[in-house]
Amino acid sequence: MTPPLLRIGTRGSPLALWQANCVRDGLIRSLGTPAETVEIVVIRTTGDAIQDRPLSEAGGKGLFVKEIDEALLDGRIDLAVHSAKDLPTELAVGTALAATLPRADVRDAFIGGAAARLDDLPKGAIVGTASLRRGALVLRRRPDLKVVSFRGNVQTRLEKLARGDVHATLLALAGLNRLGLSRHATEILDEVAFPPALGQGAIAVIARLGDATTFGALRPLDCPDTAAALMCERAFLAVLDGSCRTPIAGLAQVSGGTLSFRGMVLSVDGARTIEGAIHGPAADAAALGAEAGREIKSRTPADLLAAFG
Ligand SMILES: NCc1[nH]cc(CCC(=O)O)c1CC(=O)O
Repeated sequence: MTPPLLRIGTRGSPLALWQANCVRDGLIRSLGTPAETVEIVVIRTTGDAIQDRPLSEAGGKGLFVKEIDEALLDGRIDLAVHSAKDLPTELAVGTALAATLPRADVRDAFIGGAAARLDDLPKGAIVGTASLRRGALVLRRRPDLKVVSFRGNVQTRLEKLARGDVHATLLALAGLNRLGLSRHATEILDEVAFPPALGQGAIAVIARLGDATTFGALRPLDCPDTAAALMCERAFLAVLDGSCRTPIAGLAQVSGGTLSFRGMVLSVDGARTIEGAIHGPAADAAALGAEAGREIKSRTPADLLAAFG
């Protein structure tokens, strides 16, 4: 009897394909099936088609998952692989998180053209980033810099920097590592001074609710500590997600069953920051994240969370 064929849905960017292949390798190993029984299906999303304006204006994160969710719900694919930080706060009805892979480096990398370190950029230098969080964190540290919107996949952004469009950019170290491009990083930013996006460095696998075969196949790939950290970070985001125009950062770390979380909301210009921290049993991950979110929200001026502030 031929083993069941599992189809993995993914976007077609080199980073997305690397991540899908990572899950594919894990499934082949855990199932012990021939390589050809786990297939990758590339799905083009609305987000991939929009290259000319910031996604926060076009409709946000959901643009990268809508078509993939549809393929999953239609049964054209059995599982979908996403960067956890690109997942919308609410997963599509009928889908659920089936596995969270062990987390990679959570930090952001500074990629300097004009200087190797953020603190050494000349006054008024231009930093390109598509991320409101990175822009706000840069301006918090260097209010004299100019932040410009910068789209495209990791390779495109590195090309734009090499061309001199900007003096520096920032990218997730995890993505650079996966693509074999970490040599471009000229400084690794500390995760406390420069907290990552919620979910950064984690790969999430989504499956159809009720599809016990796929959930079972994915179980051995799951890292419970990373899953707990992600639950906490997503619960924090769900409470705070006033709009995708609010810079939000945060990181949960699990060690010996205890979860520690630090979160931050910033104004886009980085001039105002509201920070909070919480810790407790990893088993209460979601409740801890939500509590941190409510606590920070209670101290956050309404204009920072407003959709068009
Ligand atoms: N928004 C794009 C995206 N989604 C996930 C990563 C990096 C990999 C990760 O965080 O797991 C990146 C690129 C970047 O932010 O530099």
